[in-house]
Amino acid sequence: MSNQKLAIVAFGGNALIEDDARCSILDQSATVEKNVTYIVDLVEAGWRVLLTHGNGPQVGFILRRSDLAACEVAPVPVDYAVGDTQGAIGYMFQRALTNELRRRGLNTPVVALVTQTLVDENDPAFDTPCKPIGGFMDEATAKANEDKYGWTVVEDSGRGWRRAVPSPRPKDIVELDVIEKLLDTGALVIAGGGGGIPVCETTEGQLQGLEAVVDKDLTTALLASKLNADAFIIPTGVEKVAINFGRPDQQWLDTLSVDEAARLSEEGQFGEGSMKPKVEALLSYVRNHDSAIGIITSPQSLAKALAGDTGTRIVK
Ligand SMILES: NC(=O)OP(=O)(O)O
Repeated sequence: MSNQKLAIVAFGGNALIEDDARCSILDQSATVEKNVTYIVDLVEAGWRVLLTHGNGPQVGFILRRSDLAACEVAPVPVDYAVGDTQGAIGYMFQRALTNELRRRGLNTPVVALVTQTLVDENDPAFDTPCKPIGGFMDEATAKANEDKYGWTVVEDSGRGWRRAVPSPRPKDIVELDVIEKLLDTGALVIAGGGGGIPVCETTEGQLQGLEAVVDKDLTTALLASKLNADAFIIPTGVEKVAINFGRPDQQWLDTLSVDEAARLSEEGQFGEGSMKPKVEALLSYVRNHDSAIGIITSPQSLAKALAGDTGTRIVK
């Protein structure tokens, strides 16, 4: 077991799309290339790094292509679409990280691992699709697609309408031991992408894929707990979390105890579907780990935030 500290960084799928009008795979890859420098800063600062990533927009794009091509080719099941995003987004990060490490004369190996997440096939989430995926639509288009394709559509945090799919809670990570061993070899590991491919275990002990998308922040919290990570960081669009966001009395937050963060979350200080799930994911991890820290900050500030110089920290 390495004595280097372990940081888990969770990049959102939306963070790969800087501009809705420029969301091609190459545009997303260019965004990844801009961001990997901040992850390599952590490696240079002596951290072991496990990177997870979202896939909400990307899995929706794959399913949309599948819908459009349905008259010619068989549709893509959702669990396979999640696997596709782990490969494509994993490749973007793997190549860009390797290039940045080489530029800095570092020989850290980078590996992207197809990861399965164990869920309960009877999770009530399968009855109520709520995980937004794909691009944003106006309400009329969303409702028309609901009728035409049998989608469930939801309004997503005041940003527009999106297709929604079931999102069961993660219970375990099938490849956990492999992830741990890879980290111990000194590799920078990309795993748990898109929350992991949801699978359940049959009574015969076989794994079976399920058509759903797991929340990547919940999966990352589970990974952080299972691996006893020292830090769980969620990069986002702001350097720090604020209360009274966007109002004259807005106040940026530096350090919050678990109790303070839980109270502010309950008071509705953090946006549903945006800051609240991030805070809740960090809370679920920090609450049970005495010396662990949870951090929300901008990608540019990852290393500074881990050094304690910026970002919002949640501590026990
Ligand atoms: N799977 C998942 O939670 O992806 P996003 O973070 O991109 O929504």
